[in-house]
Amino acid sequence: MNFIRPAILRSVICSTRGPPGRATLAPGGPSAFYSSVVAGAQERTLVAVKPDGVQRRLVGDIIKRFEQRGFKLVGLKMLQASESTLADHYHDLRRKPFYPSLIRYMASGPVVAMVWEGHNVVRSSRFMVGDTDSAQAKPGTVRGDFSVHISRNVVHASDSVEVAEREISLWFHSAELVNWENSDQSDLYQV
Ligand SMILES: Nc1ncnc2c1ncn2[C@@H]1O[C@@H]2COP(=O)(O)O[C@H]2[C@H]1O
Repeated sequence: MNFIRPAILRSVICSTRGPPGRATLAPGGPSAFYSSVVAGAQERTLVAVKPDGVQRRLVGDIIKRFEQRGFKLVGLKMLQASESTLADHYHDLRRKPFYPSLIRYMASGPVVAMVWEGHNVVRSSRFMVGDTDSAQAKPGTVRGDFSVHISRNVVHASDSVEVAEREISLWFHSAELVNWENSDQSDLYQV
């Protein structure tokens, strides 16, 4: 059933995109506009709520931030990470003095691993998560809101597209990732 006539809908959309007379609608309508914005830069990243984040009941808050930002959840699981997965994940840090305690801490309790998809999700999630060193993390970021020490920084997010690909394949089997269509745009605009 058509609840909103297309002409009215078009004017509403135009009026929410900037000052009168400046708003434009992409040829082909709103869904084409959306596709033209997001096309070509869909990425995936690994975000993991670390054992301290799980213990502090921060899983829901962290998921909510990513959902509200506009990213799409395509993989999610809770697990107790094995030493071999952690050794692989933190391979680059193996010579750091904090490495043994990092592995002990990451193996100390369950982790919630997620794969998020979206436009520039790798870079955006690094901003959302905040500086690795909690003392430097800005308020409004996950670490800036919830963490006080670099060794208990609540959450992990991949730091580049290449690293994200490697980390996703380390933590997830391909069958655990779900490709699903965003229907909210068509529900909103193709009435
Ligand atoms: N100086 C440090 N002391 C203790 N832990 C650290 C230090 N530097 C980095 N780490 C940890 O190593 C982790 C590497 O992955 P993350 O960036 O998710 O989070 C980092 C911190 O939890």
